[in-house]
Amino acid sequence: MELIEVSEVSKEFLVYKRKKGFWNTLAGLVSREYEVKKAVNQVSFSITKGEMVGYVGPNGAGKSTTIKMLCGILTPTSGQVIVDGRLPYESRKENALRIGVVFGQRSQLFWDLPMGETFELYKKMYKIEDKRYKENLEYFIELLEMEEFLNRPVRQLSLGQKMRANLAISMLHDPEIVYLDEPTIGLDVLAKSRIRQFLREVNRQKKTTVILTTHDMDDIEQICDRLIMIDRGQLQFDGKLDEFKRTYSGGYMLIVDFKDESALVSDPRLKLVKQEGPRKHFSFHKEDISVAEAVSHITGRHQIDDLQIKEPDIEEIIKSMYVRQSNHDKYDGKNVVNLA
Ligand SMILES: Nc1ncnc2c1ncn2[C@@H]1O[C@H](COP(=O)(O)OP(=O)(O)OP(=O)(O)O)[C@@H](O)[C@H]1O
Repeated sequence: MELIEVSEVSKEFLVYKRKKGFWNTLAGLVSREYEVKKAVNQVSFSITKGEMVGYVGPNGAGKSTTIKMLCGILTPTSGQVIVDGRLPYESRKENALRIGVVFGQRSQLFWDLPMGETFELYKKMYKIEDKRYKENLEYFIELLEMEEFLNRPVRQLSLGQKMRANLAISMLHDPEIVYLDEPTIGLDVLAKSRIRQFLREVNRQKKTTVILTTHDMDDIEQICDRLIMIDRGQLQFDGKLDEFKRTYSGGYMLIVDFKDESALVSDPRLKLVKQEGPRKHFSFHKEDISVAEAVSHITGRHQIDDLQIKEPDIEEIIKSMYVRQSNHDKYDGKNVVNLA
């Protein structure tokens, strides 16, 4: 059985319709008009135990609303969400004991308490038995390198240290699923890499299911095997990361600095997409021509100064999809958010 099943789920909010102008504002104080905002629209997907899934989409796409329904904070307007055999919004307490949640912008820490005492507090809250608590704490302290700041009050910790502590707290009770919202936001490269490594390791050791919403595509590339993309409340893609790249990318990029600026490459599998003096950019698909063949085609026929290969970049693909969508919206004259 799937661990998470989301079937044709929609979530609508009633929002107050603001009108421009003084008299309209005044009239609004007496009788308010509302409109329906569809934050999530007929979304279906299922997730198996142990999967690491990136849940992405532009601002306002409906990611947080979906996660809140999975956590049981919100009830769907229609459709059904089943997490570990339960309706999360009907059994919030049981669900809470089986999940861990980290919001990059919000902390679960107490400002004046040292980290060590904060862990103790969560042990009591989650009623974690001594043995498991000790084992998990030792494991997380080592994996997240928290020893040096364990006795310092939270207000003295850096953003990266606080995020590591938040992650440890969310996993102290061995949750089946962790929901992470922007877990690496604002962190430096080293701190990001530590957190990504930690998540991969815990997933490997404990088979924890990870659902990650992020705008950082390196998070997705380095943590997730699967990508679910949502836009304006609707599912746009659900599949393996490789498949996503294959389907949407313009392929690999071969960037060559020719000695002779007028050099001509005749192979139709190498498509010239950009030229800057002696530097030419060719796109190609690995299915048509292998990287080795593409390189030897160039080097066997031309004198070159330099050559670089760029793999399909998920960030570029997603960025161009967002831009395409928003241009389409402008063209259609539609609002970015679907209104019922
Ligand atoms: N409680 C609410 N009342 C009214 N509208 C809401 C509410 N919560 C969310 N929305 C609207 O629903 C849409 C989806 O919001 P949601 O927070 O799920 O997006 P998101 O994908 O998480 O965006 P972001 O990346 O900016 O966090 C947005 O248009 C938002 O304004």
